[in-house]
Amino acid sequence: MIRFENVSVTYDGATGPTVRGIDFEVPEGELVLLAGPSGVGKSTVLGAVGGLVPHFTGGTLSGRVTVAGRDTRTHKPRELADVVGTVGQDPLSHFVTDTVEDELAYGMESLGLAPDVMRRRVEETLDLLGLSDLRARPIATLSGGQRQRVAIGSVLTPHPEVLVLDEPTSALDPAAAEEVLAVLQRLVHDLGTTVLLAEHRLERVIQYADQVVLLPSPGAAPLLGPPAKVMAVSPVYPPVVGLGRLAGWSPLPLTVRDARRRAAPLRDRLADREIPDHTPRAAALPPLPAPRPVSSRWRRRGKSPETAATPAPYAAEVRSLTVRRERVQALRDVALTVSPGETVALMGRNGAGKSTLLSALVGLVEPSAGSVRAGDAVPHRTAPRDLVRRVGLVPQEPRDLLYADTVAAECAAADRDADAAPGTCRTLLTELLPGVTDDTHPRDLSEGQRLTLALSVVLTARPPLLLLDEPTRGLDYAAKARLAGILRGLAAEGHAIVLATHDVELAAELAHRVVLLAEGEVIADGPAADVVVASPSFAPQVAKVLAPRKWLTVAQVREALA
Ligand SMILES: Nc1ncnc2c1ncn2[C@@H]1O[C@H](COP(=O)(O)OP(=O)(O)OP(=O)(O)O)[C@@H](O)[C@H]1O
Ligand SMILES: Nc1ncnc2c1ncn2[C@@H]1O[C@H](COP(=O)(O)OP(=O)(O)OP(=O)(O)O)[C@@H](O)[C@H]1O
Repeated sequence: MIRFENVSVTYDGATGPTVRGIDFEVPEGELVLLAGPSGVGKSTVLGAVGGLVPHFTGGTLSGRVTVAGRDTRTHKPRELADVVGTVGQDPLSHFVTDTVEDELAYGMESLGLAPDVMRRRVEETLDLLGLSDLRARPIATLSGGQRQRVAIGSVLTPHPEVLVLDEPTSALDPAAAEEVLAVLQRLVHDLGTTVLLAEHRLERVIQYADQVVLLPSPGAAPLLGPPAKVMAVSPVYPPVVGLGRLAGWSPLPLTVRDARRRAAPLRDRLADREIPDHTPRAAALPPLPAPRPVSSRWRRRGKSPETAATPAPYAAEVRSLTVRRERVQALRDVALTVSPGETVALMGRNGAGKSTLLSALVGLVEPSAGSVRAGDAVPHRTAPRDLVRRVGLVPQEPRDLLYADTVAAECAAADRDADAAPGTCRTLLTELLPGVTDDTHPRDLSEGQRLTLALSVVLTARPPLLLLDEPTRGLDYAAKARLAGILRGLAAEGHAIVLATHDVELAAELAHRVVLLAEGEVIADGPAADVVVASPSFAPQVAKVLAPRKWLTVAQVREALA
């Protein structure tokens, strides 16, 4: 159904091809997973299926891509729209209309489907993806995960024969991700839809894949095969595979269920071992330097920070916080304190209020009732230039933070804004994700690269309170491990870190505490191991395999067995 014949893509101005020797076929009615490290060219391959690469992105494509027999060199994206539905990594760039219902209907309208068919499919899709309550909502008011579901819904309604999805679950909570994948599997099984999808969180998708196409490293030829076979040699693999490799299980398990069946001997070996604590030690913290005074030209009149007479004991302090966003009660009576050196993971279903809470901590939304403090400042009454030294947010959409034309200019501006030594931001970036070049436009970076750039910009100011909204989108396991290492180091230095995340594996690895939100309220707040293990959706794979003891990560098991 989809056929790549010796395809290479070279972007304009690049020194060599981004992908080369791509040669594989996706048969009709199969779900094929495209896996590989960050920036290896997965989005480029996916874009070539619907003709977006190179027709929209520029660059040259050699070799041949055919979809349902149509050659993408001679068929423009719009001439493929009746067969291929594509969801890119950024749902916002995808939307054409203003409201949820209109967006779901748009693709069908352009194909000229009959009104009664459109109506039926919109209703079906609203139900299938749990969007009924949001049907009349302006898209601009949706949470990240809600947007992603609408973007997926909008390509499902025209019933294309081929679906191409780039990280379709990156903003979804674990339960929503399962729902979306179940919908895709039903389309594959019942309608014979062909699906090609890229995803970094292999633990979410590998069990649904008929085959895996692995791009092992930039420019290397892809490897195609059954999931277990490819996972045995892949540089990226989910935690159950990591556990299987460590324990020497063959064939490798791909699901928690497979792994549990094999795990009894491992559980016995671990029975008398202590579970190593990998969260950063917050004891004996050196004090962070006080925020430096800033030159008066940056102070806005009437906006000098409201500082308390005594230093604040908490890096973040939220009391009885209620936030209304138009008609939505996004937060209700929320209480939260975060101490220096502490890492807190905010978790909960899509729309639970995580981003709203982070926004309140950087003053982007005002409390309707209650109070918010970031260190000694009241965020929504503090000028941005003063706030930047107290609290930094890496937003869910990293683009919101990036303005310059090149990576180098972005980094230089970050150094200046933070009064940091020239080169600080650039060094951080290279440490987190090697291989990003100075003269690239941030727009042309891969999703993972862009997020890492935004993170480096924020980290340059070394704010005592660091907030990260879904920081692992687009990151492979190695980049995630590097991020975890950097955040651990910052926590050990006394930075307080709050991350809103659906990535249960990251939370397990990093967080001292997990705070669970549901419909704007805090429903659990406690040590990470207790909160995540108690919840079937939020427990990491290793915890599920080795329950009832609270092992959370492969690294803990490795250390205990060493
Ligand atoms: N339009 C473009 N112009 C120039 N270079 C580009 C363009 N799009 C992507 N690139 C470069 O091509 C490489 C591969 O990017 P791509 O987005 O395909 O990777 P990816 O595997 O999908 O990454 P991620 O997992 O982070 O999403 C990156 O180095 C990126 O900077
Ligand atoms: N500008 C806005 N106007 C109206 N409602 C909004 C606005 N922004 C967010 N909301 C609503 O507030 C609620 C909380 O949204 P928020 O973005 O805080 O959720 P979240 O937990 O971060 O979700 P996700 O996991 O999907 O990112 C959601 O129901 C959302 O639709």
